[in-house]
Amino acid sequence: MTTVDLLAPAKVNLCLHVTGQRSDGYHLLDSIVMFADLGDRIALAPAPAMALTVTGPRAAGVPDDARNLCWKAADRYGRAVSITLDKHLPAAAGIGGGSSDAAAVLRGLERMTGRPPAFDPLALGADVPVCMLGRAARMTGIGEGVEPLDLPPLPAVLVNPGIEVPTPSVFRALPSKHNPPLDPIPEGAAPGVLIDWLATQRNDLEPPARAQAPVIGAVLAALAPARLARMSGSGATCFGLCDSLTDAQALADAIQAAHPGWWVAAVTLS
Ligand SMILES: C[C@@](CO)(OP(=O)(O)O)[C@H](O)COP(=O)(O)OP(=O)(O)OC[C@H]1O[C@@H](n2ccc(N)nc2=O)[C@H](O)[C@@H]1O
Ligand SMILES: Nc1ncnc2c1ncn2[C@@H]1O[C@H](COP(=O)(O)OP(=O)(O)O)[C@@H](O)[C@H]1O
Repeated sequence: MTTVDLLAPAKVNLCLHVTGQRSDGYHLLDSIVMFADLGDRIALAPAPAMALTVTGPRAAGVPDDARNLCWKAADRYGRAVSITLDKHLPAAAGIGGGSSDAAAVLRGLERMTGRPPAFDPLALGADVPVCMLGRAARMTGIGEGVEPLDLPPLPAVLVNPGIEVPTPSVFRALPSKHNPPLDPIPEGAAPGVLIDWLATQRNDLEPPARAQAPVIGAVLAALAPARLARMSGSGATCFGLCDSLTDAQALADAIQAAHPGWWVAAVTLS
């Protein structure tokens, strides 16, 4: 076994329709997911026993024991390993930090051993299968349906106001659990066409998340100069899609200057 380093990219739900609910309470989703060129960094090294060190600017409050999804992923895979998680993404933020970390650990272990996981990654969390793919995809079912999509790279600004929004309470507060699925997706279209189409789709979790964290309204207002501003996942992180990375960086700089306490990043989604 050799040592491996991986990026665990931020996951962004460009739209997210809740189309039903299973008898076990999990919700059926129809969502377009893309990944940023920014995320947590994970280093894996062979070790006689499981070990986890959490470092980086967003390490505060992230568990560094068996509660961490990185640890759970390696444990489930059945391989003791030393993990360094360099945390850059805000936690409980709707950008899949924990899920992307878990998926990166599984991909890293597969690279180290040549053996894919012998269990269903969905068992670690509904977002883990799409994070295993790590590129633009349509996510269906509770997260087990993952179908790659041909979408253009999109410059974007990500903004998190520093409020943790717990996913279960947002799902619980949904007024309707049976909403229409996505309209036919314009695969292969130019960015402008995709953005115009996204403007006609929804994130059904946005109204209940805004009711619990009204600051999400202020984040969307700050992102208003973008071509389209929406919330990702169950919040509170929002994204604004821009025409260029230069535009995205300028908007990110302006938002950061006005809100020094917010987490702001200019990225490219793909
Ligand atoms: C909402 C989404 C959209 O991509 O993203 P986040 O806001 O978490 O980033 C995901 O479906 C979250 O995925 P993940 O965070 O892995 O979920 P899990 O750990 O499996 O579930 C956390 C809780 O969310 C609810 N849940 C999650 C997924 C789903 N399809 N239906 C649900 O009802 C359940 O209450 C569950 O107990
Ligand atoms: N590797 C990890 N990174 C961040 N949070 C983690 C991790 N492992 C477990 N957690 C726990 O999972 C919770 C949800 O975090 P996260 O996966 O970032 O949220 P979300 O699903 O909203 O994107 C956090 O409150 C944290 O306690």
